[in-house]
Amino acid sequence: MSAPPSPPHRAGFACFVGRPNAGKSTLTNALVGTKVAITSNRPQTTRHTVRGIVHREDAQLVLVDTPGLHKPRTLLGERLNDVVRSTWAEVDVIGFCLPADQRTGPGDRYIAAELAKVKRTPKIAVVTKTDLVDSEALAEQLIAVDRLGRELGIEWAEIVPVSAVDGSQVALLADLLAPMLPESPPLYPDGDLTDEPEQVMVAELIREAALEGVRDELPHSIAVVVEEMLPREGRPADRPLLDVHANLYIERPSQKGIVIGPGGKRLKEVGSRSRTHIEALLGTPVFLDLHVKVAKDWQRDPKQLRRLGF
Ligand SMILES: Nc1nc2c(ncn2[C@@H]2O[C@H](COP(=O)(O)OP(=O)(O)OP(=O)(O)O)[C@@H](O)[C@H]2O)c(=O)[nH]1
Repeated sequence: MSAPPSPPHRAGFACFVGRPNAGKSTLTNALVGTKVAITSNRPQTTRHTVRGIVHREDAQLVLVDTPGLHKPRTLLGERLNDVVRSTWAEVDVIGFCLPADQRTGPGDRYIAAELAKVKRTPKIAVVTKTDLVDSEALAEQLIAVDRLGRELGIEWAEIVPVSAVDGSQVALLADLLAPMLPESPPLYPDGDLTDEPEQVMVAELIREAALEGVRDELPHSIAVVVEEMLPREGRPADRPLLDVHANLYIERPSQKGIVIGPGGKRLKEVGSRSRTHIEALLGTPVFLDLHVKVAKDWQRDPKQLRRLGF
């Protein structure tokens, strides 16, 4: 008797959505595990940052990032929402993350209502942080999520409780996502890294550090462009140093104070925090040269937006 044919290889894209703090990043890291193949991508159709790639025998799951969905007030706000919607239409499956330890609220409902408009893409509801609640509270949350789907006309392909912290059901989630991808050979080589995407990742790490604690004051008013990344010349082979030059753009001179802080204290912290992350990402010591520049009304100017990658 011959061996049964092995199932076809599958590969495709998924994104996690959910309100801030829903646990999307932590879940992504838990799924990707130690095999972090950070790359950003401009292949195929997507302009979206690749957060991580799950390489399996039977499937390759590419987790892409979307900016948060916001009530648009500026051109950038609109563009970002367009990016979100086009991502949702392009990916093979969407995971809607809702924390187990918080009641579903208006923030979840707003995202869910937008999700409901994207008919074709299958949606999985992921109830995150299950380690924080007892089984009774978890059961209630699962029922609430099911109800939310019904009310808004979303048919959840699955409702999966997970904990990224204790790892419970993370493998199950991957098992559920894999068969939802189309038949395809792997889209990325295992562990691929290229230059340009590294710069995008580095810019994103700086932006995240710069936004920390001032997200409310500067919701979308920060953009980061990495101008150059070069190995420092004349260093001994065992003590390399990478010079990273980046500009942090803000919209108005008045925002400078917020970003830089008294006596430059905050900018220093942003620099050292993002440097730690960049070093972890690239595996090399880094010298980070960070400048704050005002790109006047860049959110409203299509030319500037393009330059900044939107
Ligand atoms: N106990 C517990 N905490 C978790 C779990 N997943 C995430 N967290 C915590 O919840 C907080 C938010 O998690 P993130 O993964 O950053 O959430 P996010 O949805 O990516 O947040 P944004 O980037 O703001 O959109 C962090 O403090 C995490 O440590 C989990 O499974 N269990």
